[in-house]
Amino acid sequence: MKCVVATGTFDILHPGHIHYLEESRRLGDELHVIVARDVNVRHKPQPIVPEEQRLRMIRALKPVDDARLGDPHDMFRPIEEIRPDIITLGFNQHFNEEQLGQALAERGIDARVVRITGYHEPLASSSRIVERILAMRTDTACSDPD
Ligand SMILES: Cc1cc2nc3c(=O)[nH]c(=O)nc-3n(C[C@H](O)[C@H](O)[C@H](O)COP(=O)(O)O)c2cc1C
Ligand SMILES: Nc1ncnc2c1ncn2[C@@H]1O[C@H](COP(=O)(O)OP(=O)(O)OP(=O)(O)O)[C@@H](O)[C@H]1O
Repeated sequence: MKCVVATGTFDILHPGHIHYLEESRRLGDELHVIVARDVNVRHKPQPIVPEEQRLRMIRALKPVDDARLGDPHDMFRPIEEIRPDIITLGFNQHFNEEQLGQALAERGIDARVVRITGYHEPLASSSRIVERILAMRTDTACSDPD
């Protein structure tokens, strides 16, 4: 049984997330997803959707066998519990494959790190969906005569 782990914030779901999860699942027999904690999303604006709701959505997706919230302090703790054969990185995740592999080995985790390709479509990005919502709804509000 080959176990794969995928990770991410998954704020507002889109086809890029589905591509990442489907491709990750294809690498093994079982896909576990670690959803980033609200407190750990510091590299971009805070997620619109709270962590429990992001987790619920991910759990409901077809390629996903199991999902959990990440650890607030130690990103390797859930990995130690799951003991995956493969950890996938999305095309725009800011982790270096080699450095991550080394850090995993230092923690005694024997997992291969695999980078998944990107899915390129204008709305295959949570932040671009947010930008579009702001642009479309703000325009409506401004043109309202009242
Ligand atoms: C191997 C691995 C384990 C992770 N474990 C956790 C974790 O336990 N808790 C957490 O909040 N984020 C964890 N993350 C980080 C997030 O899931 C996510 O990848 C990171 O916040 C970048 O987010 P984005 O690519 O979705 O923007 C982990 C990432 C990787 C690569
Ligand atoms: N268009 C895409 N194609 C393939 N993988 C993607 C795509 N968008 C996101 N992913 C992957 O899905 C996982 C979760 O991504 P994340 O929640 O950061 O979404 P995002 O749309 O990239 O967010 P943002 O636009 O706010 O940066 C990450 O591993 C990421 O690389």
